[in-house]
Amino acid sequence: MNWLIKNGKVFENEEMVHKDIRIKDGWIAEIGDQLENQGEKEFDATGLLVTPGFVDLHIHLREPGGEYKETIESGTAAAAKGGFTTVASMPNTNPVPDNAGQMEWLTNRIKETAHVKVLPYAAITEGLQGENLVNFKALKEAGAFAFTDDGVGVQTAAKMYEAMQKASELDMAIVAHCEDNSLIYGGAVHEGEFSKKSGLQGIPSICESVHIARDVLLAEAADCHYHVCHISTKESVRTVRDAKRAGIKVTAEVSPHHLLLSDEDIPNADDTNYKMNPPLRSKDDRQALIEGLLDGTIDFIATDHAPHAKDEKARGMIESPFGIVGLETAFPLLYTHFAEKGYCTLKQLVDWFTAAPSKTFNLDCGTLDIGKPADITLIDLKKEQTINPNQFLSKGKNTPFAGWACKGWPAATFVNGKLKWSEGRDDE
Ligand SMILES: NC(=O)N[C@@H](CC(=O)O)C(=O)O
Ligand SMILES: [Zn+2]
Ligand SMILES: [Zn+2]
Repeated sequence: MNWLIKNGKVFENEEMVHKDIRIKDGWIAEIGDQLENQGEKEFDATGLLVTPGFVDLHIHLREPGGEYKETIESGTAAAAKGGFTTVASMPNTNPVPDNAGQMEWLTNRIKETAHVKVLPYAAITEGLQGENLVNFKALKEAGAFAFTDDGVGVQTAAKMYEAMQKASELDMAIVAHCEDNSLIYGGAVHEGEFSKKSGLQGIPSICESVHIARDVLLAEAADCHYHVCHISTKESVRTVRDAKRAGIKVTAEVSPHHLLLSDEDIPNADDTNYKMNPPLRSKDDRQALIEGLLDGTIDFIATDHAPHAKDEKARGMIESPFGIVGLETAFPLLYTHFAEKGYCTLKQLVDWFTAAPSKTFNLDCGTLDIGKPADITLIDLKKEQTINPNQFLSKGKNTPFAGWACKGWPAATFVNGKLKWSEGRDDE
């Protein structure tokens, strides 16, 4: 079916103008004023903002092995509802996509069950164990998007260096969860105000930043695109900024919760919806992340959507797993509690969800242009609604943002010209 999206507002440079968009055979065929219907089904976008489909390059889909937490089907339904048309799935599944056979299984499963485009990450080391490097070439050929051991840091410099050299030869990126195991100290929260107050063991900032400092030097030596996952500390931001200035090919992402919360927002030592890795850091760290995003040190926003089952998150701050969900709340939260509060413009926010991740990884998405795949998100900037985890399509309900009032809810999501989700049709 071909669509004509009528009368939505699109960004033309810095300005918002009314345009119609004609979708033909899955592609954007025309963008113009009052386009004539040529037999398409019309979508009335009056009052809605029309943007490129959102891109989230850091999510956990849990399949295979963790289907009780999330599946490719449920996670991508949540993605579509959140306005995302392209997501990248992390490899901390069971089994891990660390060989071509497993990657082929994964790409097939994605083809069969995903509601949006999924770019699968392959592991850097077998079983994410940090010992034996994967076959980079075979995994690239089997469909890997990039390489990461997300969930754990690559502990030794030598392994990371070798991985970067191999990835660089193939023109692929190394995407890093930066965490030095010798500096975790069994912590559950950031080492700072809240750890002092609660008596909980803290994870110091250096646990993350020393890995980044090590890795930017390795990336320079290996001439590799090195991407930092979920950056969280001021020292990390400074290190990435300095490395960029030195011409090193380093990029970074930040997650919505690190932009919106600090450890002082944790209500009590039992609320595990505030437990994630990296942990919520200090107010100063949060401020540094905001500055880093605004000055281009941090390239884009990624949710680190990490669903866990209710009983797992009921095990208390020390025993419960790290992670919170993010796909269905990221844009409304940041529109309402970040852009509208004056930290950035709407245009900047949309770019960090679309063109910026696309540009960082050379993807064929993230812009509304004639001849591009019709991956399009429609947003209702005025509609106000309170976050209610029971309404999530994700199996994960673990969010610290329940009850937050937000505007800017996605109203419809098109992937390759097909309507994958629209308001009032959750079961599409
Ligand atoms: N971020 C998290 O707190 N958890 C992630 C792992 C990760 O992203 O490192 C998970 O897989 O649950
Ligand atoms: Zn991680
Ligand atoms: Zn992650």
